[in-house]
Amino acid sequence: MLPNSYFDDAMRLRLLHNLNTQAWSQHSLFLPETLRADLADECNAMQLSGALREAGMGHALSRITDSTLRGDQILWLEAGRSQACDRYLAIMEDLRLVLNRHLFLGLESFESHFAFYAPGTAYTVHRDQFHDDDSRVISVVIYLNQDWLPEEGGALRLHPIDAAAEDVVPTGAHMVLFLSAEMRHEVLPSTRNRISLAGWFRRRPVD
Ligand SMILES: O=C(O)CCC(=O)C(=O)O
Ligand SMILES: [Fe+2]
Repeated sequence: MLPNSYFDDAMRLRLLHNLNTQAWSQHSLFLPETLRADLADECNAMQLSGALREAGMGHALSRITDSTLRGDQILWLEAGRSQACDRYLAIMEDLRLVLNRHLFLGLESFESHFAFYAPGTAYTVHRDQFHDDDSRVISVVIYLNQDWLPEEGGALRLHPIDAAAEDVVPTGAHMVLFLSAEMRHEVLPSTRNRISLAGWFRRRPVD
């Protein structure tokens, strides 16, 4: 284990094994409850104040917004916006070091945003790597929802290349990560607000 790393040996081994064998991994209770609650409060406050923006698809000149294909509202994070966000970014930095040390991925940077899906909104099947930019290598999503019930919907449906689809329930403090280039996935509609932090480790720094 790295000195003072957020990742103990058991979590690190499971994460690396799952990524290697199935291109994705999920971990329940990944965040302490206090941090989940602080991040959820921040996301909800930003949503109420109108600070979130309709999310787009694609990149640069090919970027489009179409809420029937992608319905979330987002806010990109910057270091220093709050103690809770900085704590989250520090944990993601630990994760970057684990991935580089063990999988030799050469990840250089991380970008992430809050996401808010209102009831009935969804994100249709996609991959997270852009056609004209292969710098996103690993996608990581952490759910901030309190007391989510599976019957409320909103699952992340993963479509592995050579295995059956898998649904991840967006339970609070749950973390899922997968290979950005390979894993097709979608967000199913839910019956209540669904909040998360979505992030990407990149091979090259953000410009
Ligand atoms: O919120 C999720 O479960 C996944 C979100 C997603 O696929 C994305 O933002 O690209
Ligand atoms: Fe995605």
